[in-house]
Amino acid sequence: MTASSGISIRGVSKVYGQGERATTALAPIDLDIEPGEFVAIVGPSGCGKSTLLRLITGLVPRTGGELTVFGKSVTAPVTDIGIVFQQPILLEWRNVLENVLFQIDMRGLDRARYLPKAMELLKAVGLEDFADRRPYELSGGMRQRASIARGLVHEPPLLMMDEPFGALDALTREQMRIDLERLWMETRKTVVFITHSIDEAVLLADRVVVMSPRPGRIETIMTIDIPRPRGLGARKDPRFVAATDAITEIFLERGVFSAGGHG
Ligand SMILES: Nc1ncnc2c1ncn2[C@@H]1O[C@H](COP(=O)(O)OP(=O)(O)OP(=O)(O)O)[C@@H](O)[C@H]1O
Repeated sequence: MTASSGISIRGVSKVYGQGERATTALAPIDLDIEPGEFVAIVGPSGCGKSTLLRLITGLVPRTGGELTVFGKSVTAPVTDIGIVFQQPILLEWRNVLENVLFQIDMRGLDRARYLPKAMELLKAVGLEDFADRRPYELSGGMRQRASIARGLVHEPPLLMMDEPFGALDALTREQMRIDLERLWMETRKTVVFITHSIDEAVLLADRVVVMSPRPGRIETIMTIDIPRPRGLGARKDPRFVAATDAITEIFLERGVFSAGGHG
């Protein structure tokens, strides 16, 4: 991969605070992400997943190492990016379409130009009939769908997702996973998807980055070659079983799970 074509992370580390209060959140890590790739980052609570996302997006400065996003060294917040967080955070006084267009307003872009894109995305996430509804009229899954549309409306090449389905019930989560894969197959954005769920990581990603407990390090990177689309049946695929077992084994060895829970 050339440095200009994706995300290049070389010896990147993060220490929060100083002196006795210093916390090493991320040991030096190396990772390359190709354009159009779907990469999931899975690891236990506190291993530095969100920190890695904040470093890539330039929301916090790194302590060491080299980090480039689409060829540019990250020294300030990266603007050409979409971010979806665990909590959708919609503006209650704006309807769904207006919430999606908020991204355009914030960036000082031309609303009229992006209106068709906003409508197309609402359709893609199954909200075309809810464009004029207010957030309180939506379910949790629908709110998160709206925030995914908002994250993509300015057509960023890179979508960062920080545990986006973490607050949803299991059935909604499964549907969102299937819908996100379809959307990604249509748009081929570069996606970095953070999750606690081993299943979700393996079902969604081209590669799964497995992180160790704090201070966060990359334990291994697994290529997942289960054919797409990966519907409900993908869980029966031997490659799914092998990958989830291998990740579970790593977490067991690192003390993330106690042995009593392993069957
Ligand atoms: N602003 C901060 N100041 C000081 N320490 C921080 C800060 N943000 C995170 N940390 C510490 O860095 C470590 C990694 O945190 P981070 O939020 O990146 O982990 P995570 O893997 O995303 O966790 P979770 O899955 O629970 O969200 C933790 O020990 C956390 O306490």
